[in-house]
Amino acid sequence: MLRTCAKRLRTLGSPLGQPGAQRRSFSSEKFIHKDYALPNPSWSKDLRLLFDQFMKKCEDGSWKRLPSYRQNFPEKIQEFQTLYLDSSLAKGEQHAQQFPRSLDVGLGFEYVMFCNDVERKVLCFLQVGPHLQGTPGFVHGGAIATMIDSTTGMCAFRAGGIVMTANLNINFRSPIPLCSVVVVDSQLDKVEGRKVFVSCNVRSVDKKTLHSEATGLFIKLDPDKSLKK
Ligand SMILES: CCCCC/C=C\C/C=C\C/C=C\C/C=C\CCCC(=O)SCCNC(=O)CCNC(=O)[C@H](O)C(C)(C)COP(=O)(O)OP(=O)(O)OC[C@H]1O[C@@H](n2cnc3c(N)ncnc32)[C@H](O)[C@@H]1OP(=O)(O)O
Repeated sequence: MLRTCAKRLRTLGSPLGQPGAQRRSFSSEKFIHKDYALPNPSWSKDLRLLFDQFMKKCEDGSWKRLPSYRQNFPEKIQEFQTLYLDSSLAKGEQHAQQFPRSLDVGLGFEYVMFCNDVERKVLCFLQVGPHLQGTPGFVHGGAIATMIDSTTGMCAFRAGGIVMTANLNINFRSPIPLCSVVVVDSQLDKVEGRKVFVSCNVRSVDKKTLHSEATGLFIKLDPDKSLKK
């Protein structure tokens, strides 16, 4: 698995695959607002197959592919700041990036999310790159938690708007091999006032292996209470 992964990374033909290509274009708008939830040469056959399968499901409108950017659009940040922050953004934060998208292409998290708002589900197809190692050969628990947080967070966001994670409870059942593809499957359980409850499991593509199970509690932010910086 690791050898296949290394080979794929070595043979990346696109400009994104060339070392330094991302750094060079860091400040360009095109780079910042590129949609990363689309296939790139680092994607394995498994990830491509899942992507193609769900793009077909999008044709009747039941499922939607969620685009994904490294940085929030400035107007979104402005809106968030106006509603929830009591101090202005510090200079450095204008270059802030979404953590799961901040690693070089193919080395960290390669993923695409699809949502079904009727079924209140968000699925994330995730390929875990070689820079996410914990125990040798396997994925770091913090990396798994990151994607569980992001997927359940998206599920809560679609139901409740702007939310923050208040509690995340994860059981790690079996280790995830580095460079493999897994499915993070999240489901909205209930909404009680400002509390949004989501559950989630992480399985292998053939569904035979349960890697992790989790529950999350998300709280809808209250515009009357600013987040302190
Ligand atoms: C920047 C631009 C943004 C633009 C956004 C645009 C689009 C967004 C797009 C997509 C989003 C999609 C995906 C999300 C992606 C990633 C997800 C990552 C999310 C995170 O990674 S986020 C970081 C970690 N997260 C924190 O850093 C939170 C720290 N925390 C706090 O900031 C506060 O804690 C807060 C705000 C959570 C609540 O504070 P608060 O003052 O508003 O509310 P309060 O405390 O009154 O709680 C209300 C009721 O919830 C109960 N409650 C609260 N906490 C509980 C707990 N832990 N367990 C059990 N019950 C709890 C209370 O008991 C009460 O219950 P009751 O009403 O029944 O008494």
